[in-house]
Amino acid sequence: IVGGTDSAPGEWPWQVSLHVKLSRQRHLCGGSIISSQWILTAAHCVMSLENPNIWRVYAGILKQSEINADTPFFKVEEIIVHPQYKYAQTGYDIALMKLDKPMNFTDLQLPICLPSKEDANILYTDCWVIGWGYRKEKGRVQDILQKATVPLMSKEECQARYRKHRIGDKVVCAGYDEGGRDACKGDSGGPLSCKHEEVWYLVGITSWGEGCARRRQPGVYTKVAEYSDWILEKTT
Ligand SMILES: COC(=O)Nc1ccc2c(c1)CCCCCCC[C@H](NC(=O)/C=C/c1cc(Cl)ccc1-n1cnnn1)c1nc-2c(Cl)[nH]1
Repeated sequence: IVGGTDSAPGEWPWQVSLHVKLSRQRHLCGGSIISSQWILTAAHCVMSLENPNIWRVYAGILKQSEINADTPFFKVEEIIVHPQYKYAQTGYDIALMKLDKPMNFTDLQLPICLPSKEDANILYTDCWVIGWGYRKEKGRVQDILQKATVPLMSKEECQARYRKHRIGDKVVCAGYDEGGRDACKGDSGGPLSCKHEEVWYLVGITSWGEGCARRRQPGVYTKVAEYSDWILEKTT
């Protein structure tokens, strides 16, 4: 996250850190708890890493330094990538991970609400992007979970910023014209969370952008409300 600040313990209890253990283990992407057995993340995070056995899901943590050989994690039983996904920049950048067993909810690990299709046009005004990603384009994964507030922007304004891309109805863009606050490398797959009438909703999944926090280059997020049917079909 560029231009963010440290989160507090339990501030974002739906945020998970997705690690892959091959010869070494490292954070790869963010993800969101949407039920006791399902995590929502970005398809680009799991592409070419679709073997569920290499993934470790860490929930209820604030710092990456809390993770060591003794730290409990959830194993992944199944990975479901959206069938129309090709590349982050062409959309459908959404994937589900089924945990091998349901998690117990605690103050530090809780699900976030999914927006319904009817909510697709609500004007959210209190939105936050969070993650352990870089604070600048040439950076490194952060220890303490970072948070930054970003305003949503219209599809038209976003399309004007990305003339070489097709900005469709199934993404939502967020950021500042002057730049300065944005997601960055290591944040993808994580939530764009918006508070609406005292309830937090998973409005977006961190997907792509041209550089991090550059002027007039907003972040592009998978619009979760457009996938509520697919999510329900796959998770019930
Ligand atoms: C110590 O462990 C580590 O360093 N881990 C570790 C650390 C970092 C990474 C990995 C591992 C690779 C994940 C591969 C799949 C994921 C590949 C793509 C992914 N993108 C993003 O996270 C954000 C994109 C992004 C999103 C928005 Cl909304 C706006 C601007 C964005 N950016 C534009 N340019 N940079 N960001 C990424 N993630 C990383 C990189 Cl490197 N790039």
